[in-house]
Amino acid sequence: MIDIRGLSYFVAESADPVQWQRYAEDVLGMMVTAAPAGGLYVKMDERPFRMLIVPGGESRYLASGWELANEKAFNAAIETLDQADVSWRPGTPEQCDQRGVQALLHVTDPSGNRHELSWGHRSDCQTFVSPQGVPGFITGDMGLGHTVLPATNFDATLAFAKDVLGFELSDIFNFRPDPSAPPIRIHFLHCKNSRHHSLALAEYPVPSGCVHVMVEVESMTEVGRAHDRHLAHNVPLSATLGQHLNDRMTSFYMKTPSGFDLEYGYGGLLVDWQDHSAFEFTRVSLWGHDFSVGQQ
Ligand SMILES: Cc1ccc(O)c(O)c1CC[C@@H]1C(=O)CC[C@]2(C)C(=O)CC[C@@H]12
Ligand SMILES: [Fe+2]
Repeated sequence: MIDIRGLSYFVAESADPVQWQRYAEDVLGMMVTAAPAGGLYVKMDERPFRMLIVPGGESRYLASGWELANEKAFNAAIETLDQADVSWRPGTPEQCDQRGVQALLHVTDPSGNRHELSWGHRSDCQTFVSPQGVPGFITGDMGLGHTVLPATNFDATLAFAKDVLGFELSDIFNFRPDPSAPPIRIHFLHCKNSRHHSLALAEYPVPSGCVHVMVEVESMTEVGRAHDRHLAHNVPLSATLGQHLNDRMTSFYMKTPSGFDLEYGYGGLLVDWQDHSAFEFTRVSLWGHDFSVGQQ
């Protein structure tokens, strides 16, 4: 089993990297620098980047970067992939340099989502200084947040996430927008950290390649201040402020320049997995989170 520590970074493609720079600095309150070999680094903690934006013809999510603890874990991951007959490609030296890692490999899950596994991130440990005065984002050994990926080939993708990548079930939501149709399954999965979920799989297609990415701040005030900035910069809202039932996160959702959503939240549960019992929940939120605003 692959021993993933957390969501290390994600890669997105944008036809307009300048728009991403404006969005990251002015709305998210993050720092932007030039990445090696083109593209942008979006920095939200002491690492050089947590989001890599590469220029391209389309606006979409490209890959999720998962962190392994060390070279031993990386080699064990290769063994697991080979034993499971999963094909993988090594990252090129250019890709390792651009992501700032010692070694990298690419795999694709049965729904076509791309995953990158790496170890040994490079860091100058430069202090994060937000252009919007955000004191900080909650990252560290919990990774940058969570990502929710489309999984139209649901059963095989879930099996891949659990049996190959080593994720474990946190809880289940069976979404029933149409009560007469079978539910759309969303499974929330965790890896080796106390964040409630680092990955969720949603049983519906998403053209941008991602449902959303969640980032977490240290206070409700910072969620409110980000909400003010989304309004000031006319960023489309995808869901109103609300609090999730399962991980107790208070958040709102807005569009990114790469077509997927970003959840900006505070107060997510820290889970001790020894004490956890997976369950099925039947309401998206304790209050708020009106997703119909994103349809308008
Ligand atoms: C239900 C839930 C719990 C914890 C989360 O961090 C979280 O993002 C969600 C929402 C999942 C999901 C979504 O993101 C896309 C729009 C969805 C399908 C809805 O319309 C309801 C549930 C939503
Ligand atoms: Fe989320």
